[in-house]
Amino acid sequence: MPLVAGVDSSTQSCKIVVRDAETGELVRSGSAPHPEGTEVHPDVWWSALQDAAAAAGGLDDVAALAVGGQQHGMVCLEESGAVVRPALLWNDTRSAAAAADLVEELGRDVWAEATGSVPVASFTVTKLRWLAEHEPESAARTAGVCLPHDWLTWRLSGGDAAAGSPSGGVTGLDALVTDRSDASGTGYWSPAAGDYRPDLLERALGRADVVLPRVLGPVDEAGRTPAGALLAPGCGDNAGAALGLSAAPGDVVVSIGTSGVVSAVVDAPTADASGLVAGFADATGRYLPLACTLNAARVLMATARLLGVDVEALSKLALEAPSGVGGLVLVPYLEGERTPDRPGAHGVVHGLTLTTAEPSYLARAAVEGLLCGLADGLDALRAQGVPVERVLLVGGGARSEAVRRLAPVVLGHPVLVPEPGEYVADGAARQAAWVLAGGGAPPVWDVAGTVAYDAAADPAVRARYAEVRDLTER
Ligand SMILES: Nc1ncnc2c1ncn2[C@@H]1O[C@H](COP(=O)(O)OP(=O)(O)O)[C@@H](O)[C@H]1O
Ligand SMILES: O=C(CO)[C@@H](O)[C@H](O)COP(=O)(O)O
Repeated sequence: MPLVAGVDSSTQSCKIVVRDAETGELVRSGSAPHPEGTEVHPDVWWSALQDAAAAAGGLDDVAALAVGGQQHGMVCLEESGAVVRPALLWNDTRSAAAAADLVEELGRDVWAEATGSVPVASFTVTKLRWLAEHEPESAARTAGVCLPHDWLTWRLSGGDAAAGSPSGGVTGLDALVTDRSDASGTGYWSPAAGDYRPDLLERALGRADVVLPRVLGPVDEAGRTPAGALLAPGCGDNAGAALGLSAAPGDVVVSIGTSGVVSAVVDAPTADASGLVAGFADATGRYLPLACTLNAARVLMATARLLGVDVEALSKLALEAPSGVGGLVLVPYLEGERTPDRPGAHGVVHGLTLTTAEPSYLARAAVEGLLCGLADGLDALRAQGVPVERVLLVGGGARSEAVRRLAPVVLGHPVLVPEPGEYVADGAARQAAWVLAGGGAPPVWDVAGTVAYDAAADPAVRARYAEVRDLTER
């Protein structure tokens, strides 16, 4: 029984699972934190990966591994492989004006047609435009551009970012690889055509003569580690979660991590010119339309902090207040917002009265506000023709009982909550097992202990939220 490992290098931490390649049984796991901030040097991800691997008992005995990671982050590399500047993450909104310019220049329809998505500040293409405009010297030194999971896969294959180190030449920039799912979040790769769009790269950066990672198919080999383990292509974290959950058409995955994501695996590419749904690719050769908010689990953390409690107590408080919270609404745009595209927005609490000025009311307003943003995402997916049969709730925020119990009320659909786990890392491990075994489909692994939550929908919650949401600035 060979072992495989899956890595989730996410916004807040690096998580690793080691599983039996055939049965999927969890053998060991470990994690290590990432620092706060929306600008992070990739070396930090590398050392967190080492720490997480050590916490998981090491990776020496795994036959194959794959890296799933936070999407979109701009990693610029010099010719030598050295990192040009700290990476700008998906939740860094400094490129909002660049995004608006790029959309203005070509039009929403052209972007949607070309890449499946209308770029917002999260997308790599807008970060490259920002770099060209604000740090031309860094832009000029950039010889290659990749994403967080690409960079970690490259490091695992012996790619050495320490310029001038004796091992620096083991694998150069031309050894960079990525996969369809993460390439589809760059803004310069077409999921429908399966090709890069150098014209869009050039439009953003001012030149197209940079090395981009080779885009691998779902079961292509990405190389080997120096210890001999097979490397699978890896994937963006949302495609990883879909694979870890064995999501099939009809399943919608709602993930409440740092980001709030509503996504689904479908057979044909989407192109939503409204920009609400990003038309990404998945990790199995299909597609992954996705609506993503900047504000999710940390809204609960921030509200708990305001109330001087922890997230468990916040959950208990939220369940003490009535549905709709007497008109108290919390619009959770604490980091600006991406869906809807309001990068300059702030969070808003609206509807304070002597009755609603209660800790339990604020707690429930936070949970309802977070879920209303996701319900808007679910509607946007439906509008793209995505079938909604099962809704699966995952991510750190899905550990909250209040989130689980209020989700059906706000989403207007029952939810299934799989046993708390690391589904992105599981998806990466499953991909590694697939590449190891070969064949037309990933190995069948069970998803353990799913619990169903159902409750009557309360459409008034969303109606009141929509009134206040539309008072927020862009
Ligand atoms: N019981 C809980 N209730 C609410 N939030 C929780 C709970 N447990 C963990 N979280 C939150 O989940 C988040 C981490 O979720 P995760 O899916 O690992 O995020 P990411 O993948 O973006 O790093 C943290 O913000 C943490 O506070
Ligand atoms: O930007 C997106 C998807 O488009 C985010 O989903 C990031 O991929 C970060 O994910 P988490 O760290 O929240 O899992």
